[in-house]
Amino acid sequence: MTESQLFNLPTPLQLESGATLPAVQVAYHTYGTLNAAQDNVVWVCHALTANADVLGWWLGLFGPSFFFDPADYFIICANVLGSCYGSMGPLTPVTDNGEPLYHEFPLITIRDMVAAHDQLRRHLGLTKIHTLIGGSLGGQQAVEWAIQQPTLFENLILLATNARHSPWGIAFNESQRLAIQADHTYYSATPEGGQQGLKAARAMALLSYRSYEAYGTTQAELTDEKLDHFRASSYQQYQGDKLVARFNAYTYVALSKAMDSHNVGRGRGDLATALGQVQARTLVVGITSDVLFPPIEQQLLARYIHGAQYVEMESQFGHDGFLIETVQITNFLERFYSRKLVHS
Ligand SMILES: CC(=O)SCCNC(=O)CCNC(=O)[C@H](O)C(C)(C)COP(=O)(O)OP(=O)(O)OC[C@H]1O[C@@H](n2cnc3c(N)ncnc32)[C@H](O)[C@@H]1OP(=O)(O)O
Ligand SMILES: N[C@@H](CCO)C(=O)O
Repeated sequence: MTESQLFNLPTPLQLESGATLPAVQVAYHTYGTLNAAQDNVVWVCHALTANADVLGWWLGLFGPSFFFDPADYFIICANVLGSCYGSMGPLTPVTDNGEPLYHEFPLITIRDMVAAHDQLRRHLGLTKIHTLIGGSLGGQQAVEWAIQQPTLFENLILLATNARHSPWGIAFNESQRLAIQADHTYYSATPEGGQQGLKAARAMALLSYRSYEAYGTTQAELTDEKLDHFRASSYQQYQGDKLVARFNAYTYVALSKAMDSHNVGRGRGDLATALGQVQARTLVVGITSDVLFPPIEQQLLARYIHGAQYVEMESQFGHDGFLIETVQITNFLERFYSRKLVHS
């Protein structure tokens, strides 16, 4: 990962919950050059466990010779508030004796994340954004921001996301938090606290990110004779360990709670009224095999965002298809920007 730049918010951040975060830092990456007309800005909102280095985790869509090429666009991605990749989160030292807040980090919401992004945008002097794009938790930030500031964004790309987090999605997240909190080390308030729980949580989450078919394709046994030590078991173990090596339990709980909070209708009447405020030209992408954010949720977004275009990707990769199926997404984007996609 390349080095992030840092922005310190000039004032404490008042959170939606009523709590205040002092001395908030936001880590961000930029790629490419802002042109004179300032009409080449692409702002990327990242998902649950990613970071600001979008060329690291969305290569295939972002990078030299890909659709969003830094030679053409000024690309920005900020690490979300509450994360562990440079922005303020549960492991940031905050108390008088330099201790992090760990499990006592205040509840943050998608709107709090957007508030931090928008302060960074102002700091960078950006008054218009050519494209705002995000998938999953990133799409939740993007749609919320496009509702709050309808004239700021020319184009809005929403992938595998929703207008309001579903009871199903909240139940998945709560089950994962139960696994983390069942690990007694979670309450030890050390950076390593809750790691075994986090491993189990990631293994559970993977089931919601992939599909029956994907496991059948990638984890099928080569012999009928096995009684134990199946490939699918080792895959779950490996994926859990892989997240533990780069993340922490406190951040996972904070960000999954933020995902649960997402509801663009809150304080705005209803979802239709809220989504009706978006003015950006919008493309919504669903994935046939996504069981976590199923296509019905993207169809709802497209129904209530004026003129939105809806497309569905055929993929066996489930929810994570938005990170993996970059060729299909590029194809959709080429048609969208050349205006060959018509209102569904
Ligand atoms: C600092 C950072 O790295 S942060 C940024 C990285 N992450 C993000 O940004 C979040 C978004 N990205 C993701 O969630 C993921 O990277 C995805 C969805 C894009 C792809 O997931 P992956 O785990 O790479 O793919 P996949 O599910 O095919 O698993 C492949 C891995 O499992 C391993 N694996 C596959 N089958 C098995 C098995 N039966 N037993 C053990 N390991 C297995 C492979 O060897 C491979 O290991 P590797 O990751 O060390 O190369
Ligand atoms: N697998 C991705 C997407 C979750 O929506 C992540 O870990 O961030």
